[in-house]
Amino acid sequence: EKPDMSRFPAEDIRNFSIIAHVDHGKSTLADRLLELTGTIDKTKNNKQVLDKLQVERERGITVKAQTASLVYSFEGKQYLLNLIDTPGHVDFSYEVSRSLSACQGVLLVVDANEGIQAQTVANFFLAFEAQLSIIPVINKIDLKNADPERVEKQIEKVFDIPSDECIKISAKLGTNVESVLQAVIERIPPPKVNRKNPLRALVFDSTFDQYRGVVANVALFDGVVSKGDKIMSAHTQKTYEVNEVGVLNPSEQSTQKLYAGQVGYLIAGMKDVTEAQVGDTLYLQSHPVEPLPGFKSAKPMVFAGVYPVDQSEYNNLKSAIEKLTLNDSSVTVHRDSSLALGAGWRLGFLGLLHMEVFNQRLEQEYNTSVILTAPTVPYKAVLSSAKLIKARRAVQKNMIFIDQNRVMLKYLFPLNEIVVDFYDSLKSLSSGYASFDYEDAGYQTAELVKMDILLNGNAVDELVTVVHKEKAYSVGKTICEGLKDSLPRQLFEIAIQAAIGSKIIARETVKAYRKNVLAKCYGGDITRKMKLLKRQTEGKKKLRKIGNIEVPKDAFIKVLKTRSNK
Ligand SMILES: Nc1nc2c(ncn2[C@@H]2O[C@H](COP(=O)(O)OP(=O)(O)OP(=O)(O)O)[C@@H](O)[C@H]2O)c(=O)[nH]1
Repeated sequence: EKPDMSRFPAEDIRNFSIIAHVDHGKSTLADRLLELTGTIDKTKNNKQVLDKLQVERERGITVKAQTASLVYSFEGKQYLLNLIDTPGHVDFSYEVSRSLSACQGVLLVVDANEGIQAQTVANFFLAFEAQLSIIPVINKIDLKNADPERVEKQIEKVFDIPSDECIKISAKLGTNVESVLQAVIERIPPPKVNRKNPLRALVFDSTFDQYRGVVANVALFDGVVSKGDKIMSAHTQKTYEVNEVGVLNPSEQSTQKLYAGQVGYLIAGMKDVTEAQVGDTLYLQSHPVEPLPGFKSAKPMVFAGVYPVDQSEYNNLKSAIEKLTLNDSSVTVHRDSSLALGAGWRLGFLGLLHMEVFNQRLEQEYNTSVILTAPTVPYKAVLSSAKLIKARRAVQKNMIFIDQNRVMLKYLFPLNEIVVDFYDSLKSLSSGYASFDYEDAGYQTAELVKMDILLNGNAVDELVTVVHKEKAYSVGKTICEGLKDSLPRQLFEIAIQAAIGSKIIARETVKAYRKNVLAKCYGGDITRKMKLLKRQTEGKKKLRKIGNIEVPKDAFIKVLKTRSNK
């Protein structure tokens, strides 16, 4: 017997998310909420039930949003609380904002020891802009050096939220978690929806199931949906018949129907996740409606080449990439090839973490070995015929003191300066204390140049780079040095040069080794000696002429992986 969801009218529903800086305890709090409402059993093994992927568990980060519907009794009444999990990382900020648009409120979790961090601020503003009720939750009060009063003051100062609104808890021990649920009911308004209007549903996440196709997570803004309905996607204009609807508990539980104000899943024979993109609106074919605002297709910001370590692995890797992208419509895929690395792909990602997670999943879930080249960022080109921050071409925007020990700095950075090792440098310079977050600020004009790398005068296609004019010299030098270290000596000298147009800006030389061709000639036969020497010089000439330098693949890989790491 399928549950009848009509027993939860909109006024008994609360839709909310938990947002937090990484590691401040979002998943632990979610586990406690699931336990308290009896959604999952209270056993010792409830560690981060909502983080399903292996990479998520390993890295302790949430990559894919997971959602759960909880039923909670308060003052003699049953409420349906939909906990909409959001990806915690900035790379997924569009997905965060879509998930938030299915909510009326958020729990803003802040670590009682670390206080406000970069992603606390970024996430707060996403919620604030979406005009959600914000409930500050100070977590980890059980820690020895927890200082919840200091964090309360930070919250008041930075977010203008009165400190008596903060709820102090230990998600780990379960202390005071019940008052979080009560605050959700009392402080977050029910969704403003209408069941009598025709169906209007927001897709805020989607996953691919091998047997059933796309499972779309939806929030209903209007109307009702049930099995057999003919629906349409506003984005693709394709029609589908609904096979199944249900709620997430957090595993799928099919229901008779879903009603406006509710959150659940829908299966309708969509073949891959590009047919159910985050932000899309679904409606009844017979009753077209205005799509919900704010839809954007995912926009990749960071690009990298992906190649099989061995070309015989090409087909395996191809099918692994195809399968993974079935689940992640935000990765763009273009076939590419490189003289050094063979046939491969150029993939576009939302950000660095997204790229690393994708790579890790390729290796872990599909058992492939891949070469991932150093990431690059997109440029727009117009064709005509120190200090860490300073060195990164940044412009300071503002500075806010959060308290005596903490300051928040806002800078405008060229994306390419932060894609490679900015985060690591920042962490090491600040002994781990600084946290960092970013958002896209659009294209800006810059003095960029195209830099070629030449081996004995021949440009090497795979090493062409776009660099800022002022950095060309040091980047060129780094690449030349890197190549010098990894090119084996050959029969002739190799000049490694970095060039902008016809101007050489850096040079390294790999000395020839003189093969001792005379070693086997003892004394005597001078003509034989001369013949051998002549052949050796000819050999050199021939190789030079056609630029046939034997560059081992490893040398390229080394340079391609690390070229901007300085
Ligand atoms: N002492 C203490 N530790 C906690 C508490 N809540 C969470 N932790 C620990 O803090 C770490 C991070 O907690 P998570 O729940 O994984 O943090 P998260 O915010 O979900 O992290 P992301 O998924 O990466 O955003 C884990 O080791 C938890 O056990 C708490 O109340 N007290």
